[in-house]
Amino acid sequence: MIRIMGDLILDGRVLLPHLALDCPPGRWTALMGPSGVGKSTLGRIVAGLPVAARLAGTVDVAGPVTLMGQQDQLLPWADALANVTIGARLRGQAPDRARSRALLADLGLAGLETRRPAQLSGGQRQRMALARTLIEDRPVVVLDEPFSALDAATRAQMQDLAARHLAGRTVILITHDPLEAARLCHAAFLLDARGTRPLPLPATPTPRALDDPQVLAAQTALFRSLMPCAA
Ligand SMILES: Nc1ncnc2c1ncn2[C@@H]1O[C@H](COP(=O)(O)OP(=O)(O)OP(=O)(O)O)[C@@H](O)[C@H]1O
Repeated sequence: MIRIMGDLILDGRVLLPHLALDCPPGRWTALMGPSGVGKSTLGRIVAGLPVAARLAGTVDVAGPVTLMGQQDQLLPWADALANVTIGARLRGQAPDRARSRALLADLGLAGLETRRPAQLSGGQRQRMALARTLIEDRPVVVLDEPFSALDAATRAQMQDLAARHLAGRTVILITHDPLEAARLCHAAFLLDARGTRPLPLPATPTPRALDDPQVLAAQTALFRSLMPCAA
């Protein structure tokens, strides 16, 4: 469970008023809204990372968190195996190379374990970053626009991989993509200067098919809600 209550304040100005976000355990919740409104900031607060803003309120998170961002933040001088196991090595623990290899293979990167990030495509780097997120095996995961830089086909493939590997985790997905939210999430919130508003999503199991009529209808409804003139 993740619960965020209060006002998000930056430089004395309220960015997000009256936050009332409940993200149920084992479910995926999308955070959507205009650029600069504070979505990534909230994600970082949930992950316990430093932010420029201040939350005048409370954040409750049940369990350790890992965050995957838009930039892959891979170490350029380290190979795939070393990048995936960086968390353990930073904590002074022995890296689980077998699990790392298995994850890389499951994400379609078998044979590329000794490649450095510059020797991989954008989609392969994001899969490497996903493997680094998954090996942490945390019950709570923040995905901050993790697939937004990818082409449409690779993005859909990454969505399926993430959904399969993170099924049953408590996930916050920060996204600008209505189709992504409609495919992957159980609940969605629109965050803007007026506050927090729930957005409708299908009640069917996830990940939902790209051509599922309910997904396409939800995509359109979400898109309309995100338009600046939406009521
Ligand atoms: N390190 C920082 N120092 C000062 N202000 C910052 C810093 N990082 C972000 N901000 C400001 O905080 C506000 C919220 O930023 P945040 O990245 O959370 O927005 P966002 O909703 O995720 O935007 P986007 O959808 O464009 O990624 C913005 O006004 C941004 O300019």
